[in-house]
Amino acid sequence: MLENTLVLLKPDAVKRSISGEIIARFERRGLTVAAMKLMQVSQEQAKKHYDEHREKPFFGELVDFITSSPVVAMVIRGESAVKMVRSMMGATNPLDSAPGTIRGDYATEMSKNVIHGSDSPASAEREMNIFFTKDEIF
Ligand SMILES: Nc1ncnc2c1ncn2[C@@H]1O[C@H](COP(=O)(O)OP(=O)(O)OP(=O)(O)O)[C@@H](O)[C@H]1O
Repeated sequence: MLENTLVLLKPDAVKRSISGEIIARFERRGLTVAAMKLMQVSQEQAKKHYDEHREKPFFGELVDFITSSPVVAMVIRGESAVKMVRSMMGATNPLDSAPGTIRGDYATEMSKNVIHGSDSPASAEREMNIFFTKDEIF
């Protein structure tokens, strides 16, 4: 099934200038970029995005990090894109992410784990609406 998923290349990825390499991985796999922009995430967007973690002790740090400097926000499209992007990202904790995955190749720390990808089609729909207007998605 053709799906859209929301991907954020987090501030650590943009600062390290590895955005292009990560985008290339998705394109090489056969996924396409349906929307993309370099943007400063607002406090409001960050809190909405991380709403499921609102009660967690690390919620403040999550919001502070994602708003600390610009991110690359993208909508990635393809067959089962939600699941495919998640498998290409690797485990949340870089200590558990396999070499060959994005986190397994680029990240060492949970708090600076390079990338976010929606975890379900419903989350993708919700998250795309936080970062993009309908006319920005092609
Ligand atoms: N125990 C924790 N301590 C600190 N940070 C955490 C912890 N658990 C998760 N995080 C951070 O919160 C983010 C969201 O956690 P979640 O469980 O939704 O992981 P994920 O879905 O793999 O990651 P993301 O939402 O960024 O794609 C993680 O990417 C990570 O940066």
